[in-house]
Amino acid sequence: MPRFAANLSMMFPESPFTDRFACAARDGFEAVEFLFPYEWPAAKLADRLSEHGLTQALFNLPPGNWEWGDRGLACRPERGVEFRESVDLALEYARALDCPRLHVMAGLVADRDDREALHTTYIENLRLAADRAAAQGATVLVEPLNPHDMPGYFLASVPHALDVIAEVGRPNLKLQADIYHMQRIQGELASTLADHIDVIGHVQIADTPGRHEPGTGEINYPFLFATLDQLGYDGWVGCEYLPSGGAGSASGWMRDWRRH
Ligand SMILES: O=C(O)C(=O)[C@H](O)CO
Ligand SMILES: [Mg+2]
Repeated sequence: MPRFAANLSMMFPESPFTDRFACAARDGFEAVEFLFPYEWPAAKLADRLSEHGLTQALFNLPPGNWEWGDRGLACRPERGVEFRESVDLALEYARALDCPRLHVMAGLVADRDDREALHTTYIENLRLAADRAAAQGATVLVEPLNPHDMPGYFLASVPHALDVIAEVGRPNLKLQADIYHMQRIQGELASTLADHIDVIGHVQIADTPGRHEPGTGEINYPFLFATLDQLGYDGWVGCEYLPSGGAGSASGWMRDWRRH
């Protein structure tokens, strides 16, 4: 049975962020993940983890200026200094939270951009991030995001992510397999998990349409959880969804599913 981590950026929206650790523990989660921890002191978040006996499974590098439209920096040639600073800051938080996984967001591409230059920058930046992360035993992840939710995102398909991982050539660079995005990009869920289980370093889930909890849409999650078990996946499965309604909908499906 997969081990689930609560994504505190999306789950428990009725509670302030730093109270969501308690919500996750109350609902039976042993781990949490979130997008960006940087507006809170790392020590405060580390206290929340230990107070509730939780493991930090994953978080993201700083994405640049989200309000101004940045969605990551890694492919942007003109943002090199900021990217390197973002790696160091994320690694500092990772040490404080004892977190071994960091998602590096690629960034957006515009029509006028020189794609070749973005590609070269992306590869160099991922090598740098992976090498700095390796020094503290951490893994760096790349995640294809679907073009409906994230138009213009540089890394928009699983084959592109696999090519990048191969070209970067670092053992601690892995695929973040977000099943919700994979469904909206391409489908072929079980076969993609099976074909690439060796490079999958983290899994995330949500159903579609709506990006809500499993059981609310078209994805057969019981089948995919059994597939992950059969493949021997023993990492975390991040619950990165917006509960469809009310506090109970955040994790009620998980309790029901565990009873069977
Ligand atoms: O959107 C997602 O699925 C993610 O996991 C990213 O970390 C944030 O865009
Ligand atoms: Mg995701």
